[in-house]
Amino acid sequence: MSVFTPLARPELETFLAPYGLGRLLDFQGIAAGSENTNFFISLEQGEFVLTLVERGPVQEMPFFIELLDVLHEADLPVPYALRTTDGVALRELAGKPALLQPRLAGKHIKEANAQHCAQVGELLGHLHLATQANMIKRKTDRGLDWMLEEGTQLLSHLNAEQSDLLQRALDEITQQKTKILALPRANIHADLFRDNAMFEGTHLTGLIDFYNACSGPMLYDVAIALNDWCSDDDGLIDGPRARALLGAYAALRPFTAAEAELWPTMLRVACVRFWLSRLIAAESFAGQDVLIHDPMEFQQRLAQRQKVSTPLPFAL
Ligand SMILES: Nc1ncnc2c1ncn2[C@@H]1O[C@H](COP(=O)(O)OP(=O)(O)OP(=O)(O)O)[C@@H](O)[C@H]1O
Ligand SMILES: N[C@@H](CCO)C(=O)O
Repeated sequence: MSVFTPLARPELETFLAPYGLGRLLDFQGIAAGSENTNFFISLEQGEFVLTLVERGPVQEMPFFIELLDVLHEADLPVPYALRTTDGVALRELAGKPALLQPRLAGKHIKEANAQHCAQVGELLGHLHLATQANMIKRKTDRGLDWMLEEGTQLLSHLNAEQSDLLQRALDEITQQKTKILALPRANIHADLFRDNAMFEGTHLTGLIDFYNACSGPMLYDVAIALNDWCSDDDGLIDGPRARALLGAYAALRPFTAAEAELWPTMLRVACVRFWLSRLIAAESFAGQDVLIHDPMEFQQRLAQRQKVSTPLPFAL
């Protein structure tokens, strides 16, 4: 399970006291998740999630706190950092940046249908619209330059078929980088997979895990989401699910012609991002009790995205 930093009850009680939310009733490490340490926390006044941020520099934390405040104030269903009675949101526990957030209702779904995908597209559209005009700047640490650098280093670890596929995608990123960076931007979630959305029945109740959020091309966020929500077991795009997600999104924010042109490229870029991070995680955490997502899934999707038969509905 991915509890990188275990905690003992006394240190947790000391940490939680300044929130004024009553006594600690129970706490439990969360096995799901692969990047941060999370605990479900039951206090007398409700249910919460404590996150110890394991990746990235501490100076990035005010960005996440501010972004979640903006989205919460825009009435989007997201967690946000609770303040202590002295008004402090960013705390430290066991030497890690620590945030206490409300626990959102619902659970993750494994099998997405068109109805789920439409709600994801709609919520992603709202997220972008809520931040487009007043984007809070944060450069991702897993952007195009990271892909080019890490991808080039990993080529020698791959077999011939894999390295051909990756090299081709890296060449495309090099060629299209300027155009990609010129696409319309906003704050983006950048990791909107099924395990970062909560549903109650068929109703989308929340988005979590904003620790990859940044400022960036909105189309990249759409491609990341579509690659997870709308892929079949062979890595092919499922037409009805993809059209549901794209249609609901475009009804709020119509795509531009430049986005339509770069759509097939963007789907491949979004595959490269997660193929690489999964390969790196698989090497770094091999043999440890940490959740590792299968890198092959994105190799397969990238191979399938060489031909894209679901165009972006920019004329909707
Ligand atoms: N605010 C919340 N409300 C309810 N459940 C939550 C909340 N935050 C986290 N969780 C639970 O904890 C799990 C892990 O959280 P999260 O996805 O943030 O971890 P992570 O290590 O950053 O994961 P990932 O592998 O997606 O990067 C989630 O799958 C969810 O079940
Ligand atoms: N959603 C990512 C893990 C967290 O970034 C993946 O499935 O590889």
